[in-house]
Amino acid sequence: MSVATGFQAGSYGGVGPQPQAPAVPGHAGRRGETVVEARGLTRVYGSGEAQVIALDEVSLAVQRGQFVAIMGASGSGKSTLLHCLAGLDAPTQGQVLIAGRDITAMRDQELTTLRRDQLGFVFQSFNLLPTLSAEENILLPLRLAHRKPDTDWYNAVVTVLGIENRLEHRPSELSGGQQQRVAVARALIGRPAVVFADEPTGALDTASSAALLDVLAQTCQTLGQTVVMVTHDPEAAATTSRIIRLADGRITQDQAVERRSGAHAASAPAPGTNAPAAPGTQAQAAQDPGRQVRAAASPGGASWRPRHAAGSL
Ligand SMILES: Nc1ncnc2c1ncn2[C@@H]1O[C@H](COP(=O)(O)OP(=O)(O)OP(=O)(O)O)[C@@H](O)[C@H]1O
Repeated sequence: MSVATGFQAGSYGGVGPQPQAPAVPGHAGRRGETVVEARGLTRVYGSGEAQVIALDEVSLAVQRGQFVAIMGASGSGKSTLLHCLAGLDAPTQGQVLIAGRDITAMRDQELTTLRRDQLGFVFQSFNLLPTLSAEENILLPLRLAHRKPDTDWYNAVVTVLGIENRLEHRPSELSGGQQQRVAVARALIGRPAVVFADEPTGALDTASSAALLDVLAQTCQTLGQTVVMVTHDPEAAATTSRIIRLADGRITQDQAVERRSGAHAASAPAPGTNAPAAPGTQAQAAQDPGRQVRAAASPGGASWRPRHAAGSL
């Protein structure tokens, strides 16, 4: 899919110029296709009296371009679900498919390669290498995979994240919010099928959290990225396009989030999910939460051009 969008970051709080109009040639895949699927996912820890059913036959499907929040009380199974979806933990029963490939049937080496090439990760702790610049941190996964960076994609990512003028800085010279945006850029740089984020705003102040969530939402809307995020924070979840709630290892609610003039409305469940949802609203809201992104092929999109020579790095 070739995307050329006008771009207007609603609550952008970054240092430097506001991101503008990234054009993303050749972004793989179509918006709306299923990129993550869980089928009857069960994860049991321990045995006998110590047995815990952390996940209990969870089924769901996440479509390309969705920004999904996984919520629920402590111990409800959020992290277990994220880890199973991301191939970091093996379910006791059931299947996980990433871009149509069953990762639960993969050998370790194949799974490691898939995680490296198809998945991005963002954690509460930024996990940046202190001796490398922001740019070197962002490009590190590609270097390790012996892949050449795609300059247009690199430019689009750093522009959306608003870190174009911090690329030469080391992590210690960046704010927490900027460091986390570098970590998000690193997660996005390999054009993963999906980014898994575990409490990505947990170490950030309120303003930095809002800015980071805003750019995560923008990456989904303007770059067609898919993000699945565990969060305790209802405000964070409200920035997403879909909220999945867990209780005792089961999905109890799965709602699309529609944002119109600052208001949110719940809607129907996404396809492939074994959960109830509020009736009477529109499923397509999961595809497009209607944030401040102007239509494709706007004059702003056409005028944007690469400014960084990542290919030469
Ligand atoms: N390695 C493990 N061994 C035994 N039990 C575990 C293990 N990991 C998780 N559990 C149990 O599985 C259940 C789900 O845990 P999980 O960490 O997925 O919940 P969570 O919703 O992410 O919680 P929190 O919000 O506190 O991080 C809990 O009862 C937890 O105690």
